[in-house]
Amino acid sequence: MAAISSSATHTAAAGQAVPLLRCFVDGAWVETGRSFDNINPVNGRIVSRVCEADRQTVDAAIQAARRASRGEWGRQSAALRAAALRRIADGIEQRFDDFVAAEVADTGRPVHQARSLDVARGIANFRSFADLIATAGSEMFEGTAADGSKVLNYVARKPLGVVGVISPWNLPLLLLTWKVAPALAMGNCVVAKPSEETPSSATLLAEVIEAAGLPAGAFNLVHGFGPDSAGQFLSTSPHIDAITFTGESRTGSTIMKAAAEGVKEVSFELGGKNAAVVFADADFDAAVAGVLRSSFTNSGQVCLCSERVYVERPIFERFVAALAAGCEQLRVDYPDAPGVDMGPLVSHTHRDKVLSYYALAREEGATVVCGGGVPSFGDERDQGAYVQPTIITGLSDNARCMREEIFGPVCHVSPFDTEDEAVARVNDSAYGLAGCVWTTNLSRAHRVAAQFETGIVWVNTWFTRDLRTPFGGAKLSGLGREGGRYSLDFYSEISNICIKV
Ligand SMILES: O=C(O)C(=O)/C=C/C=C/O
Repeated sequence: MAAISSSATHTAAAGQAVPLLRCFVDGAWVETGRSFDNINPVNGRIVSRVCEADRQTVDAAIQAARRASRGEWGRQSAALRAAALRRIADGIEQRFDDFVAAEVADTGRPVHQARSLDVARGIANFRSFADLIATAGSEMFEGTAADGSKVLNYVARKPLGVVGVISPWNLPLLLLTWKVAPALAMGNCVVAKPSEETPSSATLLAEVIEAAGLPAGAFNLVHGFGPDSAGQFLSTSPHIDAITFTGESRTGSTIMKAAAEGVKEVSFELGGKNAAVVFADADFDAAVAGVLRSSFTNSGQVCLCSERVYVERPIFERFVAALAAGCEQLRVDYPDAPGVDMGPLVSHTHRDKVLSYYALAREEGATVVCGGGVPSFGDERDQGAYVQPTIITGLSDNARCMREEIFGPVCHVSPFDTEDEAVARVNDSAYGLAGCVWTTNLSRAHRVAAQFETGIVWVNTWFTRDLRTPFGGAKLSGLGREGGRYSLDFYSEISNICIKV
């Protein structure tokens, strides 16, 4: 278990002492009257107890953030804010193993993934936005006034004020820092509500931010759930200036309704039903390896994962066979097992949801090519939330399994005959987050990628990220773009100042 120094001690029902994770409000660690269990999905055991923030705690955090936004943090120079962000990045790096242990304890993910993706990106997110604000200039427009004198217009970016951050359980530290870093970079103060499933790395981040010496109230952490809990109290508060949320589309819609009341800025990265298209001219082995990654990484719990795979008919049978062989070889195991490819899902509740789709697929007439159930280990992992990586075929595009986000280690493979057919089927979705194209035909790559109604398209790769690029989804998959200057635009109030010279 990670060394969470800010925690108190809680005596669990079975009598064992576990850490009590606390909220961080106005520079102080706060216990609340209610708490909930944090469970390790590898074996179903309690990892820690977590203080649930009530409305008063959330309101206190928002008020603290407001005071800090009117204080030094909101006024200090970009150079000083960049230096603070670099101290946070260094702080995460110095406690790298603690953050890895926290992510693994909460999610059961492979240790190698927590190291190479989750914690590495937590550091990179802070460093990339520190670099950006240290070098970002602004725009100036020269003009002429009615009397012929010269006029200068320049664009000024000012902090929004108080930003609510609600982050998900699938990539806990990556997605929390993807929002907190630019929010702080632009001089805002933050109230963050991580998922109740993954409180540990967020708590460590608050410890690092405290140690980095940001003013009290610049960053606040409130643990809890969504409805009737911290998530709702935060997103419906009239005293925040913006809300950024990553999670399910219907939750996004609820938050947007609340934000409408006070015309708050919102940035959403929501659900997806992403497609990968494999043309017969693709590099076959690369496409098989790529679709295995895009379907089963993080047990399929990445909003960018491919749950729909369309394969050009001449290679369809061979591709399904090769994909199934790769799927059968995936090592589903403990987080620290040598060569582990996949851990459990994040919780038993989520496992029940994914298994309900495995059952639905069969009801809808799918052929289960591999997987489709629960692995049997014969040890404590049988009390965990493991499922088998699964490949299905044979469904029509109208099946629920082809239209609804499952968010597990499962993909459906369909044949197609023409490029136009593939594009039409990819776009026949209420979602529009990400897509993948596998082809060695350069003009086809550009032509097809341009037609995807998604915010992101990868060609001959997947989840390759340049943090300067716009990231976000179309349709039900989100609202707005974050990344590089797109984040600077969202996390600031932009003014034009016009001066008659
Ligand atoms: O890579 C990113 O910056 C990002 O936002 C990933 C999101 C994945 C969601 O499941």
